[in-house]
Amino acid sequence: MFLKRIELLGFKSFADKTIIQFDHDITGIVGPNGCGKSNVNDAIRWVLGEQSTKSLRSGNSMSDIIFSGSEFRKPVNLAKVTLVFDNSSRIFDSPFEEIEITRQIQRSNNEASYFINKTPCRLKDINDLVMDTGLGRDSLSIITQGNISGFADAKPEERRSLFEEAAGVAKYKKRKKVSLQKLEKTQDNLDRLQDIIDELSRQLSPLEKASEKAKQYLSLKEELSSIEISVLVEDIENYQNQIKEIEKQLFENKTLLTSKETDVNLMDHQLETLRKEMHNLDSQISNLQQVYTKTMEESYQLEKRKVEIDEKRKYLLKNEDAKLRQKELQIMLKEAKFEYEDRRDRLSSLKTDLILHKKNLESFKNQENRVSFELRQAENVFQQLNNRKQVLENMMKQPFAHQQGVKAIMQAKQSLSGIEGVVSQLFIPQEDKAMAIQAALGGSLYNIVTKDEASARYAIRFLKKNHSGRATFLPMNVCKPRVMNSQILFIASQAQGYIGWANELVDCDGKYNFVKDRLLGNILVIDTLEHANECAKQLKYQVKIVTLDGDIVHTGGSMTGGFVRNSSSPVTLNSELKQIEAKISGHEISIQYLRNEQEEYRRKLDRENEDCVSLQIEIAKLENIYTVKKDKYDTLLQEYKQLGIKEVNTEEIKEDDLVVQMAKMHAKMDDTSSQISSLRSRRFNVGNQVEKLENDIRLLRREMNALQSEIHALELKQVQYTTKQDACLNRLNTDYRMTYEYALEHKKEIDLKEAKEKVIWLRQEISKLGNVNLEAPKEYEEVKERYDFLSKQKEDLLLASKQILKAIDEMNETMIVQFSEMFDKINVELNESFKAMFGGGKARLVMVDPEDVLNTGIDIQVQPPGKTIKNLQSFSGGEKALIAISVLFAILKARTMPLCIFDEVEAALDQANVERFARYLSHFRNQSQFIVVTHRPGTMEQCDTLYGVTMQKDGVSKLLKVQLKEALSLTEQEEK
Ligand SMILES: Nc1ncnc2c1ncn2[C@@H]1O[C@H](COP(=O)(O)OP(=O)(O)OP(=O)(O)O)[C@@H](O)[C@H]1O
Repeated sequence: MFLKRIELLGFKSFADKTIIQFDHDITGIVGPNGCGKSNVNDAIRWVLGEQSTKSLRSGNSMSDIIFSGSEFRKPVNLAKVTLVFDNSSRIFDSPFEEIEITRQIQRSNNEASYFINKTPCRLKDINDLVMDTGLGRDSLSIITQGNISGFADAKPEERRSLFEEAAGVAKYKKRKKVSLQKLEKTQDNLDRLQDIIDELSRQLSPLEKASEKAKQYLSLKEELSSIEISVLVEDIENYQNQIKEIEKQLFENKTLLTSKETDVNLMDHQLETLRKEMHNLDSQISNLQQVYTKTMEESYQLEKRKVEIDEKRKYLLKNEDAKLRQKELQIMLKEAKFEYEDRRDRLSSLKTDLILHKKNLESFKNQENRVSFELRQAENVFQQLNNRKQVLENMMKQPFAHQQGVKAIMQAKQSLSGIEGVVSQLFIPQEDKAMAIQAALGGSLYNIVTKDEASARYAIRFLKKNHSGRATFLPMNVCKPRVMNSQILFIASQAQGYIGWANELVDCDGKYNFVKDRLLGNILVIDTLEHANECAKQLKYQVKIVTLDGDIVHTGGSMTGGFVRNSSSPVTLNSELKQIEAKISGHEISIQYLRNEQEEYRRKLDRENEDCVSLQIEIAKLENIYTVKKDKYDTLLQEYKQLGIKEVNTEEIKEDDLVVQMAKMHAKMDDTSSQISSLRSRRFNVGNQVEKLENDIRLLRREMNALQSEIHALELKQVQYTTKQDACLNRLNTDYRMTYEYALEHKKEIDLKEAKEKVIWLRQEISKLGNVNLEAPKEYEEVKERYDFLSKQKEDLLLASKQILKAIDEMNETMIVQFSEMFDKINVELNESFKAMFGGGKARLVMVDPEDVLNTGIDIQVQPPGKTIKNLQSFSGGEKALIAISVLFAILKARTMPLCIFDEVEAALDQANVERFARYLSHFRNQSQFIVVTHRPGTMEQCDTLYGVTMQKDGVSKLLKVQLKEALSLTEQEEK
C-alpha cells in the first residue's frame, strides 16, 4: 500500500498512541457520530502541511488540535502524527524505500516541528516532497462531504482548482506565482533602480559640468602656480635689487650728509677764523690810522719848518750876495726838483690805482645789474604767487559759495548736532593727487558727513524749515567698508601706471576711514588715460578708474575728461594752496639770496666808488701840488740860470734834508694809507667771505635738510619694497608652501612682462569660472560608477524579467496544454462515470471562456436519463452529490491518484445510489488506495478492511479492526 500506516498521539480525540495499519486498497473507517473518524482525515491533512485551523475544524490556535482532556482524562501537551508511505514506486522523488512524515506540536510553545524520516525539516521540504504526487493539503486526495455537497453550487471559477489539481498544473501555477512574484519584485527593483538611475542621471549632467569646471580650474591653477611662482621669484629678486639700490642710495646719501656735516663744521671753523681775522684787521687798520695821523702830524710840523726855512731863504735871496744866493738857490733848486719829482711819481702811482679801481667798479656794476634784474623777476613771480595765495585764501574762506544747502548747514553747524563736516574738507589728498581725488569723489565732494541718520534727518528738517536749499548727508553709521575681490586687487596692482586705490591716497582722521572706504574704496587711480583704458580692459570694465589729471574711465567703459575753466573745489584749493605756499617759500629763499648778492655788489660798488673818489681827490690835490712844485722848480731854475750858472749841480740831496724827510713822511703816509686800503680791502674781502660762508652754511644746511628728506623718502621706499617683498614671500609660503630658496631652485626662465600678462589672463579665466567644487570630479566619478553599475544591474534585471516572462510564457503554454488535455480526458471519462452513477444520461464539462484556458471557470452540463438539461442549482441535494461524485470518479479515471480519502462523500445518496457509488469505487481497486470514512453499509460492503472507531466516556477515540457485521452494528448502534 502507498500509505502503510498512520500513528497518532495526542491528536484531537486520539489521546493515546493509535496506529492505523493499511493493508488493502479500500479501507473503511466506521463508527458512530462524534467518535473521531474525521479526526483521522484531519490528522493526515495536518501532517501534509495544513495551516488553516478552520480547515482542521479546530479553534483559533493550532494547539487546539492537541487532546484537550475530558472529565476522566487530563489534557496532553503534545500532539504528534506520523504517516508512513511505501516509496518503492518512487511516487516521492526520494531514493528511500519508505518515507515517514511527522508533524508535532507542543502546547507550551505552540510551535510545530516537521520531520522527514525522523530528520527535522521545514514545512517547505514537506510541501516540495508531496508536490506532484497528488497528495497535499489542497489535493484531490482528501474529499469530504462538504466538497461534494458544495461542488454543484460552487461558482465555475471555484471549481477550476479541482481540474487544475487533476491536470497537475498546480505546480506550474505555483511556479508561475513565484515567477510572477519574482517578476513583480524584479519590476519593483527595476522601478526603484530606474528612480535611482533617473536621480543619478539628473545629478550626472551638472556634476559632469562641475567636474569639467573643477578640472579646468585645477589645470588653470596648476599653470598659474607654475608661472606665478616664477613671477613671484622674479618680483622678489626685483624687490631685492631695488632694496639693494635704495640701500646703496641711502648709504651714499648718508655719507654725503656726513660729509656735508663735516663741511658745515669746517666752514663754521673757517667762519670763526675769518671773524677773528676780521677783528684783527680792524685793530690793524685802527693802528695804521693812528700811524697815519701821527705821520700826518709830523709831516705838518715838517711842512711848517719848511715854510719857515723857505721864508728865511727868501729873505736871504733878497739880501745876500750873489755867491751866497747862488748856493742857497742851488739848495732850493735841488729840493724843488726832489719835491716835484716825488709828487709826479706819487701822482702816477695814484692814477694807476684809479684805473684799477674803475675797472673793478665797472665789473661790480655789471654784476649788480644782473643780480638786480634777476631779483626784480623773482620779486614779480613772488608777487604773483602771493596774489594767487590771497585769492585761494579768500576762496577757501567761502568754500561752499555755490552750495547753498551745504553753506547753510556749515554756518549753523554749532546749533545742529552730529555734523562732522563736508567730505571735501575732511579728506586731504596726498601730493599731486587732488585732481584724481576730486574726480573720484565727483558729486560726493559736497556730501555732509553726519554722526548718524538722526543727525542727517534733523539737518534736512533745518534746511526745509529755513528754505536754505538742499544737501546730501552721509551718516557714518551706515558706511561699511568695501571689500574688493582679491582677483581685481591683484590685476589692478599689476597694471601699468598703477598709483593706488583712491582711498589710500587720501589722509583723514581715523574715525572717517569707513566713510573714506565707502566713497573711494572701489575707485582706482592710474597715471594716464592710456594706462587707465588698458587697465579698465583688463578689469573687464568692472571698476571706475580716475587719472592724475582727473579724467575718468567709468565702469562699463564710458569716459569723462577734458578741461574745465573753474574746476576748483575745496579739495583742489587746499592742494593748490599748499603748492603755492611751497613755491612762495622757495622764492623767498632765492629772493633773499639775490638780495644778499645785490647788497654785496652794492657794498663793493660803494667801496670802489669811495676809493675812486678819494683817489680822484687825492690826484686832484696832488696835481695842484705837483703843478706848484713844478712851477716852483721852473722859477728857481730860471732864477738860477739868470745868475749865469750854466750847469745845475746834480749833487744828491742829503738824507737828513727836510724835503727828503717830508718826502719820507709823505711816502710813509702813502704807504700807511695804502696799507690801510689794502687792509680795508682785505677786511672787506674777509667780511664778504664771512657772509658767503654764512650763506654757504645756510645753503648746506638746506641741502642737508633736503638730503634728510630724501633719506626719509628712501627709507619709506625701502619699507614699501620690503613690505612688497614680504607679501610675495608670504604668498609663496601660504599659496604654494615654498621657501624662496626652494622656489628659486625650481623657477623657470620667463619673460616677466609676458608672464605677468599670462598670470592676469589665468586669474581672469579662473575668476570667470566662479564657484568651483573641487570635490566634483571625485563625486562625478562616484556617481558615474554607481550609474554605470546600476545601469548594468538594470540590464541584468531586464534580462532576468525577460527570462521570467519567457518562463511564464512556457509555463502558460504547458499549463494550457496540460489543462486542455486533462479537461478533455476528464470530459470523456465523465460521460461514462455519469452514466454509471445515474444509470444513463450524459454530462459534459464546459469551459466558460475557452479563449482563456488559464483562467476559465468550469461549468457542467448534465442530462440525467429521461430529463432535459437543467440548471445545476435545480437538482436535488442527492443528485448534486451524485453529479459531484461522477466528476470525482471521472477525474480519478483520468488521473490516477496513489491515495484517496473520502470522508462521507456518499452521505447524501440514497441506498441504491450508495451501492452504485460503492460498486464504481471498487473499479479503482489495484489502481488507487482508498480510505473511506463512512456510515453507509453499501460502502462498507466494498471495503477490504474496516476499522471501527469508538469513543468511551473518557472522550478518547479507540480504533479496532472490525468485520462488516461489527461495522454495521457500530453504525446501527448510533442510528438507534
Ligand atoms: N482537541 C480535542 N480533544 C479532545 N477531543 C476532541 C478534540 N477535538 C475534537 N475532539 C472530539 O472529537 C469528536 C469529533 O470527532 P469527529 O468529527 O471525527 O467525529 P465523527 O466520527 O467524524 O463524527 P460524524 O460521524 O458525526 O461525522 C468530538 O467528540 C470532539 O469532542
